[in-house]
Amino acid sequence: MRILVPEKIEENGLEILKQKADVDVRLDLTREQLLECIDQYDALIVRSATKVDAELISRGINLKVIGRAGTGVDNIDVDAATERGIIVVNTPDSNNMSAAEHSIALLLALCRNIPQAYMSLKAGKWERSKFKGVELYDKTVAVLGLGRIGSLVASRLKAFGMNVIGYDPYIPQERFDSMGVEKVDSINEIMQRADFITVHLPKTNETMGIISKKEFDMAKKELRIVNCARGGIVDENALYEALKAKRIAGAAIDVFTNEPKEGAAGEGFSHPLLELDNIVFTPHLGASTVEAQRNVGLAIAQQVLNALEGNVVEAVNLHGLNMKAATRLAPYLNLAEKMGRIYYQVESLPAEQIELVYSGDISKEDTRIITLSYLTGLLQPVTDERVNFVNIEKIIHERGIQVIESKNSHVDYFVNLITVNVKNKERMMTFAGTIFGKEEPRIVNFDGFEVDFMPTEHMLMVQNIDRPGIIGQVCTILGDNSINIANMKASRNTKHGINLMVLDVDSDISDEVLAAVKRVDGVLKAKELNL
Ligand SMILES: NC(=O)C1=CN([C@@H]2O[C@H](COP(=O)(O)OP(=O)(O)OC[C@H]3O[C@@H](n4cnc5c(N)ncnc54)[C@H](O)[C@@H]3O)[C@@H](O)[C@H]2O)C=CC1
Ligand SMILES: O=C(O)CCC(=O)C(=O)O
Repeated sequence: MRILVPEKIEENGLEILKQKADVDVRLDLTREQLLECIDQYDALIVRSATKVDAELISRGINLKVIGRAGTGVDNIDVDAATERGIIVVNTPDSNNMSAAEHSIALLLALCRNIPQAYMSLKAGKWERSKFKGVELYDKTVAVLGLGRIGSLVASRLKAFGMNVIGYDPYIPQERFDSMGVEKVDSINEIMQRADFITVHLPKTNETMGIISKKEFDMAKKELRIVNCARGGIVDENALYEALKAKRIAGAAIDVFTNEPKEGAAGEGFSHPLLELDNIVFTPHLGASTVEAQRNVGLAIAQQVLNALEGNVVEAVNLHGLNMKAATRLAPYLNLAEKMGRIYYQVESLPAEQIELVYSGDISKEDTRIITLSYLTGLLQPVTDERVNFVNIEKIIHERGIQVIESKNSHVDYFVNLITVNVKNKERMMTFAGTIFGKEEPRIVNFDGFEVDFMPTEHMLMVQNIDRPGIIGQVCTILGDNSINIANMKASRNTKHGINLMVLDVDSDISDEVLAAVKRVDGVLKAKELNL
């Protein structure tokens, strides 16, 4: 496994990665060099400076995982990654405290002119009256976005004795109540009431420019605004004009719309906002603390390795799948995936409709992830695309396959049962599986035959006319070709006089052996199964 790291991540994370993969830390890479070499890597780990756009993703023909060492994934084209089945992981809980504390630091620095006073004193001046500040106490502060960071900031601002109001239409009233934050439903009202605004929104089409000229025109003259989220959420031109005209009192900015990359390939930085005096700024330092980088380094290394090894991860592009449940349901995911692999190994007509029926105890679970596991197993053998939880729904949709899920609390004989009815244009095939004990997968219905076998890597499925001698001949062919039989199950369909044999063997079955089995008089079908 090869992992490319073109931005600085902590040594602790790199060490973990290096135990399992070849890791290239290349802080000097230009965009062109990155485009040229990305095809050699299985994973890419970035911070906020590397633009992981559709072009880079399309060149990453071996990429399986993109790791964002941090929270915001706005520098990653998540849709383009999803399209290619590339898992995108981030570390949202690792740096939120640092980002929250930095927002408070910026706010205090802004209120008390700390950077300006520092520069003045450094220059040998003693200018006390020039740097008169304002208090936070008893003022109204608006927190935009009450997610992970916004809620930490709100609770800290309350400790300053501030009146905290909040704007976040996506969280319920109860959450505002529990935080002691007054819910405000419009940005206009925020602009009219706030002495301070602190922005903690994600960068989306909806949030970009959410505070612009129109909003500044409504604001109090005393407004001071902090943006430690993403550049452009507060429109930079409008902010420049508002500050220059002293339409508002000040701003503190950690993030810019276009940020350069640090390091050997890093450029300088210039921006009109840097010319103004009533603003303080830092070069995207929100997450730059010892603790945050240590947490982020560890978390991203674990996330990326887990994703590369096919383990359960909380990924950005898993569309709200309950991955915590996945760990508990792991035996069912395994069973479903193996059941999914059966269809195209025994049938060539495309599946048109798939009905999954969950019966018994399993029906009480959130089974969506089990269904996705079945579908992944179904389609992986018949497509060149990488198929996984990330893109399986899209691929199923593109192929026009209808998927129906139903549940049934009662089941005879088994504690749990997954039954799958696959319909193609000619007929319907039924398969069923269950878990014995804690995690032993068993196929208990194979195209209408009642069976009981463990799905394994090398299997032979034979259908034959139900008469004596055939099973013996098939076994002799396998024996003559040094194929050891580990297990064998037979089931008969009395109505049609057909017998099904499922043999678990220790090695591959060659085309010649399969042809010899098919030539046995009375054999109707023979297929090799890899489950
Ligand atoms: N400066 C820095 O170094 C860092 C910056 N960040 C940035 O901080 C921001 C916040 O991060 P988190 O708190 O982790 O995000 P989060 O996802 O936990 O919270 C965002 C909140 O914004 C709300 N929201 C989304 N769209 C909205 C809209 N149109 N109007 C109002 N509310 C909306 C959501 O409901 C959510 O509650 C992100 O932009 C992230 O990239 C994060 C870490 C470090
Ligand atoms: O320090 C970094 O990598 C940027 C942190 C950040 O903006 C984020 O995690 O969203």
